[in-house]
Amino acid sequence: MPRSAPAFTFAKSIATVSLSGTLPEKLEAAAAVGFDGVEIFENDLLTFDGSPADVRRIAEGLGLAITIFQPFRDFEAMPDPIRARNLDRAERKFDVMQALGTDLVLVCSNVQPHAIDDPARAAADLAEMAERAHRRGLRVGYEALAWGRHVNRWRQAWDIVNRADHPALGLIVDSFHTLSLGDDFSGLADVPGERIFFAQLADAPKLSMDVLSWSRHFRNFPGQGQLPVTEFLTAVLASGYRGPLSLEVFNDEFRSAPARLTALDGLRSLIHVEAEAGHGPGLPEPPVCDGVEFLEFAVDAAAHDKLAGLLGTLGFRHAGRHRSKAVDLYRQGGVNLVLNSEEDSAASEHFQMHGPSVCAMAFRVDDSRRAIARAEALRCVLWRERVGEGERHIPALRAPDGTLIHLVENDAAGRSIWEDDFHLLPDDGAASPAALTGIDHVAQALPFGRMDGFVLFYRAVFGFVPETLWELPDPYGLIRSRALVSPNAEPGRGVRLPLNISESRRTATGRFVGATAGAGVHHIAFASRDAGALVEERLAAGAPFLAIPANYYDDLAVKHPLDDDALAALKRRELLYDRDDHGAFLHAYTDSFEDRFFFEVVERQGDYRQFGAVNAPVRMAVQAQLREDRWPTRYLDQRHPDQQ
Ligand SMILES: O=C(O)c1ccc(O)c(O)c1
Ligand SMILES: [Mg+2]
Repeated sequence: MPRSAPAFTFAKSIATVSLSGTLPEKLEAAAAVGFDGVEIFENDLLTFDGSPADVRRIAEGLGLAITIFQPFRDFEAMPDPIRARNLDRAERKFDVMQALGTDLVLVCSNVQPHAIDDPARAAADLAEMAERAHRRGLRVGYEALAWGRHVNRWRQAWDIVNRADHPALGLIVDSFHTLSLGDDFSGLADVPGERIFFAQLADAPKLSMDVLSWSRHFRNFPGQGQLPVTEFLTAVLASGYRGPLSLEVFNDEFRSAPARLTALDGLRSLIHVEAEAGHGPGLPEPPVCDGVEFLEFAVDAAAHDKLAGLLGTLGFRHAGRHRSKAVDLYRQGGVNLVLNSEEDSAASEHFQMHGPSVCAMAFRVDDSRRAIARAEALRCVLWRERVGEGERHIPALRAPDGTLIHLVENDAAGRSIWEDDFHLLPDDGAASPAALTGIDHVAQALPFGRMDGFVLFYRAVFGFVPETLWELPDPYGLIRSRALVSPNAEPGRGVRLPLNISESRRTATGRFVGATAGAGVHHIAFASRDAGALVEERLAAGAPFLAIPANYYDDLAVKHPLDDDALAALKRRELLYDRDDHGAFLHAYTDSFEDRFFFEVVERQGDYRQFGAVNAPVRMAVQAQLREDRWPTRYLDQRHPDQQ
């Protein structure tokens, strides 16, 4: 990104209300991931069994600045005698600030019904408070709450600050309050930067509810929601503001999530949004992800044989053996699946923890070094696998659930990793014309509460774009699903990652997360140019495609203009069908492998860009029934707890 001014990196801060735990735990988490400072939220101090000076010592010991103390509520434009009481209240909070060692307090706009609607009065009160603060070397910032009684927009707050005209009084901006009201923020660029005392950032999903509930329960970090936080920040920074960038998030899930995970997501979000707004040290461009080069399964010898058998029914052939490791390549068309049973490897560690499962995926990228540099700048965990002599080092990083993501490019001479690292077996060239052509998408089950963290990871590190959120009914609970897609995705190209999450432990997603002691790849969809022919051929070879209920096809005939022959063909081949304005989608699913992952075959016609989410409930019901047939719920009590 071209820039004229020298790079200036903003101090990064987070409000204690954004993190779970006791006050010391919150401070430790913020410091551990590398924040420069924290906003002390008053409630965290009130419930802390120690003095403000103790908090100051803990923060100092951790190398954290206390960037602000907040909030101070319902202060301005109150009738007498409350006005006088409020000034006394302010003096007591100034004492606390001095003990904490912070010079700035946030006053949020008054929400009381008896507040007086008079900006001049509000300005006079704030000027008086600022004057008293000034005498102690302290400062006051004024923030418009979106639900303030008379002041709810930044321009009103700025007008009052301007009228008060006191050097110890400045404006505080908070992206949520402005963006939740759809307010115009472009004018922030014209506020003198030194008059903005503090900038708070939060994003949120678009929801239709009252703004107070929305703010108190659903805020999230920039890049996790749908508000134009980058544009807001760009306007704020154009003012010349040079204070901290501080995350202030009220979120029900964050309140219960492990504080360090949340803190790391927060720091990643700030580094990303700062760069997007054209400031800070800048980030290398995200990689151009051409597709999924391979998926790697962690197996032992028995799981290897069983999975290889299943892959055989799907038309895969054994295509090679690693030069130095117990690693086999199975291949069909453009699909590479690796079965890793090497001991003392990342795969075997994964197997011990999770059983047979996908332990790694690999994206084909234009420049793996640039991608790794970006990932590192965004505080990702990198991974270096031990390599044998003459073998290629494939750079990798960990997804937030620990799944490895390898970044693959052909070497300068155009040699693929397969030629370098594998003894490849000759291909007899007898592939069926219906053969699979590539990996269309890879769906993951996420641990509860981690959707926002994963969305941010793929968005920030890879530049993927989040799609519509779907709510899918499984027979045993709801699943929320959201796909992240590389910007270049088109049929046969790009990376598509539907992410699924469920609060119920009994849904397909919930069971997967429980059964595999964590999250990970839940299903893999292969692309075919003729899904009908492929499924027909593979059913004959014994592939375990799900049998779809007849009711589904009766309904399909009503929904879509399909003639009888087309419908009969879909039905005979157990194919599900969807269509939108751009094209059509044919797909079939296999039964799950050991109640874990499963496969899908998809055919995209025209420019259909979705994933057949409307059909997912049918698939989940059929899989649930199969499970029920194998392990009837009525015997649940007699089963080993691991299987419940
Ligand atoms: O929800 C609130 O009351 C509240 C308090 C202080 C803030 O800075 C804010 O943005 C919201
Ligand atoms: Mg705020």
